[in-house]
Amino acid sequence: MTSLAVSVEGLKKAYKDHTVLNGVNFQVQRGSVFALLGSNGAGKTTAIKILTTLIQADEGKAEVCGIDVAKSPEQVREKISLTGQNIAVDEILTGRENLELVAKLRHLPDRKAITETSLKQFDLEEAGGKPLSTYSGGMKRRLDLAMTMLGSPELVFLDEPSVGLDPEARLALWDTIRKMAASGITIFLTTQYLEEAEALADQIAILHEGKIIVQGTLDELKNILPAKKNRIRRKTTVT
Ligand SMILES: Nc1ncnc2c1ncn2[C@@H]1O[C@H](COP(=O)(O)OP(=O)(O)OP(=O)(O)O)[C@@H](O)[C@H]1O
Repeated sequence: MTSLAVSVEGLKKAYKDHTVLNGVNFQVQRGSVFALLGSNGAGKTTAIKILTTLIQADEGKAEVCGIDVAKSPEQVREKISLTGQNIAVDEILTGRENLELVAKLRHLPDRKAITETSLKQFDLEEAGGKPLSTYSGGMKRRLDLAMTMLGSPELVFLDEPSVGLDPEARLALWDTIRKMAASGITIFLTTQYLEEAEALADQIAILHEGKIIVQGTLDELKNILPAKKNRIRRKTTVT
């Protein structure tokens, strides 16, 4: 088994004549938290869509858990889970019902037991019986993550997980993501905020003008790109 959860080489993607990814290379180690950092429209979601088999790259090679995403998309889908920018929960159902529904769709055994464990893990035990229309944004996002984790994926993609959350809910979400990471799962997240990457990630890659301009730990990034890092920090103050 390869030690890499993701390997990307020479990835290119254009929408008509708009080139978004122009030869992207990076690697993600299994069991790590990886942050793809980039400004609005940098191509983060496009990269995630390719890796999660929702769209195809024009050129280059991408492997997830050692499997080629273009050649064997079904096999890749069995290994991964994705939480998009829009929270994918049903407002009419309760938290518990949402989880049970996802467990059913994924053909998981012992659905009731799995649902209860999940509610507990994501600190939603009390709220589990209430309809989602009564949940805060942070609670909905936690439920979204709980749904993502059902079925024990090897690799979880979180596309800008803290979008739309207030600072307090964002900190709570970071704690939840840290707990997910502590379980040994690989987490691939995208963010516009250096603070978020700094708070969560073992490795950070910066996507800029279609390429990864640098990849490393936060300390490595500070050494390599002090001026650029400061610029990014100013631009990405969390509001
Ligand atoms: N289906 C599409 N057709 C045409 N252009 C697209 C399509 N999807 C994305 N784009 C464009 O490609 C560029 C990259 O978009 P993408 O969503 O990947 O960026 P992002 O880094 O995730 O941005 P954000 O942080 O705003 O979500 C943007 O200019 C966007 O408008």
